[in-house]
Amino acid sequence: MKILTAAQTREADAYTIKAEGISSADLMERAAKAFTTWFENKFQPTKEVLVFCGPGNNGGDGLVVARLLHQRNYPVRVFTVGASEKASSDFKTNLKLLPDELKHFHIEEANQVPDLNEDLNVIDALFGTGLNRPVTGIFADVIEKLNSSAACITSIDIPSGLFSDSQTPYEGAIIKADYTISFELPKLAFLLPQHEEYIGEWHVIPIGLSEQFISETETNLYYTTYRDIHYKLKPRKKFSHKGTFGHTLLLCGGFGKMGAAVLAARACLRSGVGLLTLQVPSAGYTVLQTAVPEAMTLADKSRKHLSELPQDINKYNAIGVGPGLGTERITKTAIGQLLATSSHPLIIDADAINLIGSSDKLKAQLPKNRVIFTPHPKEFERLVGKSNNDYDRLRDMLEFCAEYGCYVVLKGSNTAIGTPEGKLYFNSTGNAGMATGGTGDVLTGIITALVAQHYTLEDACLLGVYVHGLAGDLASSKVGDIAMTASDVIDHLPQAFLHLQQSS
Ligand SMILES: NC(=O)C1=CN([C@@H]2O[C@H](COP(=O)(O)OP(=O)(O)OC[C@H]3O[C@@H](n4cnc5c(N)ncnc54)[C@H](O)[C@@H]3O)[C@@H](O)[C@H]2O)[C@@H](O)CC1
Ligand SMILES: Nc1ncnc2c1ncn2[C@@H]1O[C@H](COP(=O)(O)OP(=O)(O)O)[C@@H](O)[C@H]1O
Ligand SMILES: [K+]
Repeated sequence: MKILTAAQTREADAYTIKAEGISSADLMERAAKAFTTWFENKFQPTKEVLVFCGPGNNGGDGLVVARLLHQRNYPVRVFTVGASEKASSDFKTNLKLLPDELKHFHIEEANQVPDLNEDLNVIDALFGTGLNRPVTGIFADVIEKLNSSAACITSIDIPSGLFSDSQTPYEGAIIKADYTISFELPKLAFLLPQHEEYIGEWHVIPIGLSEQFISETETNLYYTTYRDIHYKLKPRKKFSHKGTFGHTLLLCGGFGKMGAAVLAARACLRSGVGLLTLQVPSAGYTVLQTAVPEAMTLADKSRKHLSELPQDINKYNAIGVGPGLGTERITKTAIGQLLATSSHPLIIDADAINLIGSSDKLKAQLPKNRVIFTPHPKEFERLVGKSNNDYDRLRDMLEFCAEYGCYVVLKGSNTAIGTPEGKLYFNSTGNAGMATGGTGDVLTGIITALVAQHYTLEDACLLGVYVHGLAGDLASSKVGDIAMTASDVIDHLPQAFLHLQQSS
C-alpha cells in the first residue's frame, strides 16, 4: 500500500472529484459518513460527543460528522474555533446545514472551552492535512485544554497540529489522540515512534479515492500489508529437493550467548531453508548439536569467540552473521575476511553491525547490492550515526543505503526497510510482546533462510519482517504480550507461513 504526502492526497481528492463528477462537499460527506460509521461501531450514544472544528475542510468534516451523529441520536455539541470569514467554502456550507436544535458554540478565548471529563467523547476536527504552520494562539489553548482533560479524543484524519509528512516545529501544539481515523491511505507521521503519544490507535478507512490516481502516483513510501506480501511466497514444486531451497551458513553465538545461535538456527529451519550449517565457538558445539539436530555444526578453533571462517565460504547461498558474537578483536578480523572473500549475500545483525559501525575500514569493504543490515535503533546509531528526529533518521538511512548499496531493516514497531534505490517500506505486523531478548536473532534466521531460497534481497526483507511480525501476533493471541518469548515467535512461524500460503 502506498503512503502519499499531504500534497498528493489533495491531488487525489481533486482528481476523484473531477473523475466522478461530484462536488468537494460530496466527497466531504462521504469521508464524514465513513468516519461516523467507525465511530458508531466504537462508541455507544450514551456519552455526549463534543466536536471541535477548525476553519478548513477538516473542520468541515467535523461539522458533517456532528450532523450525522445527531441524526443517529448521539447527544452532540459543536464548537467552532477561528475566524469564520476565513473558513473554507465546504465548511461554510456545512455550518449552514447544522440543524437548529444542535447546540453550537463559537470559541474565541480559552475560558470558553467547556469543562471536560472522562464521561465525554471529543472529536478533534481542528486541522487536517492543510496545516501549514505550527499551531499557536487560541487553537493551541484549545488543544492544551483538550489534552489536559480525561475525555477520550478521536481525531479526524490526523491529530490536529501534527504535520503529516515532515517534522512538526517544536513550538506547535499537537492533540494527543486516543484514536486517529484517517482516510484511504496511512500517513507517514503515523509510523514514527516519536509520534506515539499523539496518534494513539490508528485506523484507515476507505472513501473511494481514485484507484487509478493512486496507482499512477509516484512515491518511495509504502506500508506493507497482507495484500502486498502473500503473493510473494513461492510455492514448492513437486520434484524440488533440499538443494532447491539453498544452503545457509550462520555465524552466530559466543560464550554465554549460544542461545542467540540456537534461536537464529531454529527460525532459519522454520523458514524453509534446505540446509543449514552453523559455525560456533567450540564451547557451543554440543549445545547446538543437541538443541538443533537438523543443523550441521562446525566448531571454531576458539572456545569462546568466532575467530575464523569455514572453508569453502562460497558454497553457502546466504550467510547470516552477528547474533551473540561479541566484539572481540579476533572476531572483527574474521568479519573483515568475510567481507573480503564472500561472494554471496550477507545478512548482518547485532555485534557484526557494531563491529562494522565502529570501523571505516570495514565499511569501505562492504560489497555492493549483497548486504542486508538488521539493526535495532541503537545499532543503527552505531552504524549510520545519530539523527535529530525520526524524519532525519529515515533520510540518513536512505543515504546510507544508497552510499553502500545495501538494505537496512531498522527494527521496531512498524520496522522500516530501506533499499539502495531509495524505497522505504513500513511493516504492519508485530506487537510490543516482541520487545524481548532474542526476537531479533529470530528475524536474522528468517531473512537468511529466505535469501538462501533465492528470494530477492528486497523480497526477503519484506516477507521476512512481515512473517516475523505475524508469528509474533499469532503468539501474542495465544500467550499474551507479557509472557511472550522469542521461542514463542519461532513456534508460531508454521502458522504464520500457513496463513500466507492458504489464502494466496
Ligand atoms: N473535500 C475534500 O477535498 C476532502 C477533504 N477532507 C478533509 O480536509 C482536510 C484538509 O482540509 P484543508 O486543506 O482545508 O485543511 P485543514 O482543515 O487542515 O485547515 C486548513 C486551514 O487552516 C489554516 N491553517 C493552517 N495551519 C494553521 C495554523 N497553524 N494555525 C491557524 N490556522 C492554520 C489554513 O490557512 C486553512 O485555512 C483533510 O485533513 C480531511 O480531513 C476529507 O473530507 C476528504 C475530502
Ligand atoms: N513494540 C514493538 N512492536 C513491534 N515489534 C517489536 C516491538 N519491539 C520489538 N519488536 C521487534 O522485535 C525484534 C527485536 O529485535 P532486537 O532488538 O534485535 O532484539 P534481540 O537483539 O534481543 O534479538 C525486532 O524485529 C523488532 O521489530
Ligand atoms: K484533526
